[in-house]
Order: sequence, then structure tokens, then C-alpha cells
Amino acid sequence: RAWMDADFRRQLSAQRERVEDAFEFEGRKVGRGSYGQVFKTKPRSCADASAGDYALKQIEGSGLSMSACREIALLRELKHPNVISLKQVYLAHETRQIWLLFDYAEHDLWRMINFHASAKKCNSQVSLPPNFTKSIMHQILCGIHYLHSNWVLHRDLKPANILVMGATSPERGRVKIADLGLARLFHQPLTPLTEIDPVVVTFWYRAPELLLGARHYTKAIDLWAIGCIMAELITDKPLFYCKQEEDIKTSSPYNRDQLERIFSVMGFPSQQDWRDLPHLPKYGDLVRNFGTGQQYARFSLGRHMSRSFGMSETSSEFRLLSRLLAMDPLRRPSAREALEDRYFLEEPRPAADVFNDFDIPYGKRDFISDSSDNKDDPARLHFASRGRHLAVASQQQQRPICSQQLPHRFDS
Ligand SMILES: CNc1nccc(N2CC[C@H](NC(=O)Nc3ccc(CN4CCOCC4)c(C(F)(F)F)c3)C2)n1
Repeated sequence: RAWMDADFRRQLSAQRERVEDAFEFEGRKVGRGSYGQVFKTKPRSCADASAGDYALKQIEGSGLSMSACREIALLRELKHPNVISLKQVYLAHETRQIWLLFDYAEHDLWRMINFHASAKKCNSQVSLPPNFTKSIMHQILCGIHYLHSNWVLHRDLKPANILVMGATSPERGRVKIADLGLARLFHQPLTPLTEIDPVVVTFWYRAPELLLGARHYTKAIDLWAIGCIMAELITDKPLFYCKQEEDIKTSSPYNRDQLERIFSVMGFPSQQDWRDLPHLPKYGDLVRNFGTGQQYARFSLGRHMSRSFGMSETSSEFRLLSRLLAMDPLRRPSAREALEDRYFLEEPRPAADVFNDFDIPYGKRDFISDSSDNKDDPARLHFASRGRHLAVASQQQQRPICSQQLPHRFDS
């Protein structure tokens, strides 16, 4: 450090704004994972409630790790209304900690869908605008179109990574694509994410070509995930839900149960459906486990969606869904082609505020108490073995009051 003379360094460090001086975040943790932790904060300066909230992410570890570098470098360049925007980066020189500042998003599709699923269970339907799914889909595709046109692939699209701005934000009801997930140590799909953190890895949104050993992420892989999200918005259920076996330490991308679930919804891909299927690395395993797939002959997405959810196979909603969920990645539309689908041109048109003038029924995020923050927290270990981010549910699950006199409209 000799290169900078001592009193100049002292002067600099005296001037540098410290994140703890600028923001109040004690006891306001809303997220935690192997990536670090996230706080809901307000600037200390303007104490009045009107100032928007901020999300402050403290990156795991210290110093500029490769994933921290990549996240900062990427986010600084990315600027689109449907992509989370990085406001500020704080480098705490004493602790070599890195903090990222974002405009706060109160909601996300994972919690929103869970809310509707539980409301259904207590058969107390929550009223939503008729264009709710269409508005969300339009904004996800706009955000992904922007990322893809900048040659950025998301690679882990799922409901938890689709944030929605809350009632107090000037961008009320706007979708923001984010990546709350794992600090990706490697970029190859073959690296077992489960080695980083077994709690959050879910294969329900992974394209079939990835499960069959495709070596590179593609734009089409993101579009498959968007198709899965669209189906889940319509039905409140993960389309390719598959129980996670206890230890998912397998390093192979091939996941027989997940493929089985996909085939039992979609049917088994024929040579005509997917010409390149036999060239995929795990095709041998596929034939060994499923033979010619005759047992799935009568299954199809249309059959699944019409029989389980009364969806018409001739509706433009279904047509777009089946385009996004083409088994052959070459047959999936690009984000732009999806945005040009008739579905978005028909009434009701997609809205900028996905809630329109409806009150927002979802609660605010719960704060995570630090006591449960230790790694060997029994709840965490228990949920960890059951895969998916159930551990997050234990802290943040919002269930509506299952009482008969549930008010028709809610105050957010
Ligand atoms: C809880 N409320 C809340 N409100 C606002 C923001 C926010 N957070 C938490 C951490 C998250 N951080 C990111 O979203 N970071 C991020 C990092 C990278 C990328 C783009 N890469 C994704 C992986 O593949 C390469 C490209 C993104 C982006 F662009 F996907 F949004 C976000 C943003 N939380």
C-alpha cells in the first residue's frame, strides 16, 4: 500500500461514505443465501417515510471475488425498466466487504403464486385483473429480450427471481428480472449447483436439453423457463413439479425423475419433434430409462392443460405456452418473436402496472431474525434435505388468513 502516501489515504478514508452511516439496516434482513444477505433499508438522511425503500445486498465473503466482479460489471451496464437496476456500490475498506444498492422490490412471483395457491386451498379466491398473467409475461419477455440482445443469458429464471415493485414504489406493479440466487462459481451447466447450496436448487424450470447433458446455456433455455413460469401463473402450480430426492449430490445433469415429469405432461419427443435429440450426450441414458417412450404416447401439453385446468387448446394463451415449451430448443421462439405473438395484441392488453387499480393483496416481506441465521438451524437443515427454497418459506411464507369473512379486497 506504500504507493499511496499515508495522510492522503487517511483523508480519502475519512471522506468515504460508509454504508452503515448512510443506511439503517439493523434487524431488517429480508433474504439470505450462499450469495450473501439482503436488507430492506431506508436512507438515514431523509427519515420521512415517503422516501423509497432500498434493497442492500451484502455480498458473501470479502474482497472482489469473481462472481462479485461479474455481478457489478454486468449490472452497471444493464439499464432496462424490467431489469433490476444497481444504484450504488459500496466498498467497505476496513472489512473489504461489498454492498450493492437497489430500489427495493416488495414482491416476487414465488411468494405471489404461493399466496394464490393457499388462498385457493381455503377456497377464498383473491380477485386479480384479467390481464394479470399477460402483463407479467409481457414484462418478463421485455426484460429478457433486453438481456438477450445484450448477449446476457439469465440461466436461472424461476418465480423467485421475478421481482415486482410494491405499492409504495413509483414503479408500482412493475416486473424486475433479478438473480437472487447462488453466486455462480462456474458458468458451465454441468457444475453441480447442489455443491454450493442444496437448499435452493430446483430443476423444475430446467430445459430438457440441459437435463440431457447440453453443454452450454442458450437463449432458448431462458425461454423454456419463461414457459414454465407462464404455466405456473395460470395454474398456481409448478408445471414440472418433481419431488427432490434427499441428497441431490449427483454431479450428472441427467435427472431421471425430472425428465419423467416432463414427459408425463408433454408426451415423449419423437424424431419428428426433436431431430437433434439423439446427438445429446445423455441420449443413451434416456433410451435405457425410457425406451421408445410409448408409455407417454397419449400425454400432451394440450391434454394436461385442458383436463387439469380447463384451458382451451385453441386459445392464443395456450398457443404461446406451447410455443415456449417446445421440446426442441430450435423450435422455441426468441423473446422478440414471443412478444409479437397474437396473445399480446388481443384484448385485454398487457398493463404497465400488473396490478392495474387492484389493491395489492400480498403482505410485505418478513424480516429474518438473526437467531435462525446460523447454518445448522434445524429448520434450515430439515428443509435443506427437501430441496427447493423451503427454508425461505419458513421465514417468509405469507399465508392469507383462512377465515370465511376474508375481505374481498385487501390493503397492501
Ligand atoms: C428483496 N427485494 C429486492 N429488491 C430489489 C433488489 C433485490 N435484490 C437482491 C439481490 C438481487 N441481485 C441481483 O438481482 N443481481 C443480479 C446479478 C446478475 C444479473 C445478470 N446475470 C444473471 C446470471 O447470469 C448472468 C447475468 C442480474 C439480472 F440481470 F439478471 F437481473 C441480477 C437484487 N431485492
